[in-house]
Amino acid sequence: MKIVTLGPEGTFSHEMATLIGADEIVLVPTIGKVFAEVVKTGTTGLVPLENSEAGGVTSTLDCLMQYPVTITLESYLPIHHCLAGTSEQITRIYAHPQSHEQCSRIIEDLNVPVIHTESNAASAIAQKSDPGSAAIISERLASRHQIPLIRSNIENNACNITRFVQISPGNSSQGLQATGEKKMDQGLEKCSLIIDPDENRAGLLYDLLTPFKREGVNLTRIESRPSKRSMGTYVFFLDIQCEGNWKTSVTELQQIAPIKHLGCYGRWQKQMENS
Ligand SMILES: O=C(O)C(=O)Cc1ccccc1
Repeated sequence: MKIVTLGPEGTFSHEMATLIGADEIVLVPTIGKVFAEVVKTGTTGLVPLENSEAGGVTSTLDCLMQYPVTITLESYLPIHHCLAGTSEQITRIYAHPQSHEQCSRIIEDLNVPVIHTESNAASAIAQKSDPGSAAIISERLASRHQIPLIRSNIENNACNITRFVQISPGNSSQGLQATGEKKMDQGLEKCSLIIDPDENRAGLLYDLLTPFKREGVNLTRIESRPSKRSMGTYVFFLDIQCEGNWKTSVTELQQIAPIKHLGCYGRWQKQMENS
């Protein structure tokens, strides 16, 4: 399968695409460009969605609102970072915003300016042309670019995991169709959606969540993002476990507020077996 994902070579996205078995990988410099390419060329994409330490990847969430795509698979990758550079006296640090948050403790201790990049691979490339600097990157990237390690495993939390999703072009046509009964039985299948309420009133969020409580359906994630229409209006990203009467809950939810289906999908398993 051909997969478009965040490059240049050596990003965690690139590593995840290789692990899930892509036989052709197209690398683009930003997450926004992954979405644009998926929609323009009909290729499958792979993007980071959330991290166990830093939370939602905002550019991915915003693109999920904006582009007609469907989530078709989720996968998890343990993430370890190192500080790499050639100078004893570090003048500045190059880091992807997610990597910055995942390593915020050491960055605060170092007390030098941080320059944000579009990817971890971009941080490595920037460090190479700025000898006084250091980069927050994976050991794999440090060795690929021959940047000496200053310190390994600098993430705030040793159990640092990023969740990726595979995306296909087109709005979810499946609606409430889960993709595999077997995975559903194991509680592994999820359905993602965005609620876009056109109102702001007391008890709205309570009402939106009541159908799930009533049917005993587990939400695995809820996250709000600005609607970008006006100050103080929000959309809600929901991931729900496809178990029991989850379809009834979603049908009821649809009667309370407009929703965008992002699709129902399973989890890439090999990762679990290996970890
Ligand atoms: O820049 C990368 O390597 C990415 O794939 C995005 C990212 C950044 C930090 C943790 C996981 C994924």
